[in-house]
Amino acid sequence: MLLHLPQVLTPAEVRDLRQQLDAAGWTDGATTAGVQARQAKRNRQLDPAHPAFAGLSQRVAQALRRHPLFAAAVLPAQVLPPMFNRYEGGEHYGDHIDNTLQVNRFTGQPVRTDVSTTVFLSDPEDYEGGELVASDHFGTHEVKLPAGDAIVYPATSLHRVQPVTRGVRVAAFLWSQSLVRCPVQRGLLFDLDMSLVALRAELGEAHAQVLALTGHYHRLLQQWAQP
Ligand SMILES: O=C(O)CCC(=O)C(=O)O
Ligand SMILES: [Fe+2]
Repeated sequence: MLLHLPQVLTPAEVRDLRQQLDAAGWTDGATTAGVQARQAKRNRQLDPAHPAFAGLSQRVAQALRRHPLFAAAVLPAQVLPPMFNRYEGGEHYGDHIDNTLQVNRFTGQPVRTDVSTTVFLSDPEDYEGGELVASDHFGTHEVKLPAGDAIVYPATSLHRVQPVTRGVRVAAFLWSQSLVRCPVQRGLLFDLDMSLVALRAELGEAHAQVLALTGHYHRLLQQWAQP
């Protein structure tokens, strides 16, 4: 499932993050990629050892955690610290699949990467190219979102970032381990949750069948979630 999360960050938050990111130095992105992905990766990243990294990364993580669609779709057990990347002058990231296992650089904890997320920090008018292209069973999807919006997609999907031929594309990117490992079960829970949100608005919180269906959602979650 590819899901668009609108307004994870407000325009003011994006401006502030961009000011600090643009003032910080960027290093070669290939240093944090796996062996295969490194061949394909031509971009730059904020060095996680940079003194500004932890604060900026935490702000993005907090914004995602309070976004209702992120919580409903990802059902996060662990969210790895968001990192920051930058593409310009033809830089790109060719087809690759993200590493399945990563280590939280702050806690040392191993994390299974079920879901990938990109939070766009440049407005689409500010650059040419730079689409995130992800493939699934239904085909190939091109994603380029307003600054502050995010996309979540399966970490197992083949994806790339098209060359940026004008301007600069800055983004935050991160991985999450979900409470529900199976993407089919996770997708079903998300669909049920969204139907429940609509039904609550139509019928009211206290409607007997709304209550019953809420119970069914939680029974499924209880069967499938592995904290
Ligand atoms: O910049 C992006 O949107 C995605 C970056 C990416 O695929 C990665 O770092 O693995
Ligand atoms: Fe990737």
